[in-house]
Amino acid sequence: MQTPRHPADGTRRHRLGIMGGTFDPIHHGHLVAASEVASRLDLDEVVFVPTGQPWQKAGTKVSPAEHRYLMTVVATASNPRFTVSRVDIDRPGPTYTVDTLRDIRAARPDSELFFITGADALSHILTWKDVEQVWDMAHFVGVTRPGHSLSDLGLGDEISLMEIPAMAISSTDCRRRVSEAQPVWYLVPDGVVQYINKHGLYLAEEEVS
Ligand SMILES: Nc1ncnc2c1ncn2[C@@H]1O[C@H](COP(=O)(O)OP(=O)(O)OP(=O)(O)O)[C@@H](O)[C@H]1O
Ligand SMILES: O=C(O)c1ccc[n+]([C@@H]2O[C@H](COP(=O)([O-])O)[C@@H](O)[C@H]2O)c1
Repeated sequence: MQTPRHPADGTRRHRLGIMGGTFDPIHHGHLVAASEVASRLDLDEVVFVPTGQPWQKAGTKVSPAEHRYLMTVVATASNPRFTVSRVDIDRPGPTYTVDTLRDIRAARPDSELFFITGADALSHILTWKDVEQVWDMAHFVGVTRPGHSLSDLGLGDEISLMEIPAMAISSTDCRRRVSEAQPVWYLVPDGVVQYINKHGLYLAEEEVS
């Protein structure tokens, strides 16, 4: 993939990765994915965007957005290239990536956008709202994830596929472990372990209708 030049003066455009997720909680699988894509695609920054209302997780209990946002801030604070955006949690209603990209494009009009997704999220992308519009707003990067097969869904140039170090970690498993008093040390950053304990998150897992 060639480095795009700014159309006006030929200078290199800021290359901005976007790592969207519910991050309930954020774990090392998310962080490795962002770091690996940043390194391989020479990104200047990766902005983590916690979802507001993840409509495809409507049958699952999701922690309050402020907790998920703050855990994401704690987890990314030590990396100078990682930032966190509130665009999805501050926008009312269900979270759609077409809105995320519109908001980030408005805030960063000079940036080239790369949206990062794991293999599982990518496999559902054709069910996303206004998906035909999102291809024009960002380049999509699908990364491998243990237990899921990675495919470009026949979309070719719209999506780049990337093999990354395998991290068999999920937020679901982290929540279950906390609820069963098992450790999540080294699955999530140390500060996130402390945050979960301080706020008593995930002590009782339950399904909601
Ligand atoms: N271990 C992992 N390796 C690669 N990508 C991952 C990994 N975990 C999550 N991702 C990707 O990160 C993004 C955000 O994921 P999300 O916040 O839903 O985490 P999750 O672990 O899948 O959560 P849950 O278990 O609650 O569904 C998605 O694109 C997902 O595919
Ligand atoms: O745009 C949509 O309709 C859409 C549907 C499901 C998921 N997404 C986005 O995909 C990213 C990962 O979502 P999730 O639910 O796996 O945490 C996150 O940025 C979501 O906003 C987007």
